Amino acid sequence: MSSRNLDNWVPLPPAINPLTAVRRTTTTVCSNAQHVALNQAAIEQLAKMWATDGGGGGASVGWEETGWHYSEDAAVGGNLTCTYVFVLDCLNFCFWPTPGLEYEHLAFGLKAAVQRDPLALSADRLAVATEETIRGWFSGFEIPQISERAAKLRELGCVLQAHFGGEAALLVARAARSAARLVRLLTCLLPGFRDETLHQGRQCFFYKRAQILAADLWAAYGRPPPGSGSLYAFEDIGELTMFADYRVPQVLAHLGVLEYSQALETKIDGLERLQPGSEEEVEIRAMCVQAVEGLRAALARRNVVVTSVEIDWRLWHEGERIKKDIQPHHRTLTCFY
Ligand SMILES: Nc1nc2c(c(CN[C@H]3C=C[C@H](O)[C@@H]3O)cn2[C@@H]2O[C@H](COP(=O)(O)O)[C@@H](O)[C@H]2O)c(=O)[nH]1
Repeated sequence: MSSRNLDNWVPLPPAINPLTAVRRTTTTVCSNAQHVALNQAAIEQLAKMWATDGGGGGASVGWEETGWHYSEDAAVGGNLTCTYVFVLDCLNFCFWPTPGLEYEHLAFGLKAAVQRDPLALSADRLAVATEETIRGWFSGFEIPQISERAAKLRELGCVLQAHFGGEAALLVARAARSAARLVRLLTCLLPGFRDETLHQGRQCFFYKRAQILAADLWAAYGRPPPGSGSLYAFEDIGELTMFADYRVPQVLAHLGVLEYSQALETKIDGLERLQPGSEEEVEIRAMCVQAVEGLRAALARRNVVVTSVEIDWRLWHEGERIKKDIQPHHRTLTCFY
């Protein structure tokens, strides 16, 4: 299907809003959870602390502040920053199997690649990406699941070539300033973003990398407000949920917000792997989504209005700060987070 036919392509009917599906299905998981519980008192306590500590619940760390990210043409609405974020969030998963490897190594490695060669991440190059391509971006680390990561790059390159003239920004334009439509496009077109599973026979959606891609675009282009005209001024940015990864649950467990069964806690502390799609793994991720929704509501009751994205970013950066001093995170070998 060429880009000419794209306009004839009927997206999913509006009723299937992927972000609503994440909230609805994770609520059901939490109602039937056997291994993880939410401590409401701990959520209230955290909201009370955040409401008075001046942080307001949102992350103070801006996209450029860490120095990890590329965004040199964002100020002029250039497309290279968009391409960078697409590749970043195609590969933004499962760093823990390699000791010392972190998200920042991916972010920085891609930034250096683009600065060396602005065409390094073009759709034509992505469509033929190999393990060597990825090794060239991460100096000195053995990259886990490297063949899977190369496949995700080829998937992105081929889809951008087939439908969007090779330009990631045209895929974003197709979403017409809606984060929900962008998530729906990504999960419809790119199997690597279909972060979906089953819990006790019921389907459950997380869409972590699709959602974080939308949020990272918004952050990379300076968090443009709705109506500002920017391609990335998503009018529904507030509908995104938190991004169900492995760092935020580690922080929420440390804060007493997530409570694990003794058996699960023993597995996590013993660095035992949780199978992808297992009840334990799905319940950890679903409880995180609901914990952040609960925290957002508790902050709003204290007149602190903040999005789930900003709460997520504050928890994630806190996790990066204390991760070596708290109990380990859960370990699931996956391509979704
Ligand atoms: N929930 C959530 N998970 C996030 C991020 C980020 C990076 N986002 C920052 C970048 C720009 C913004 O300023 C954000 O602050 C990475 N991850 C996930 O963490 C996991 C651990 O990685 P590490 O500790 O390196 O091993 C891994 O699954 C990775 O995919 C986030 O924000 N939220």
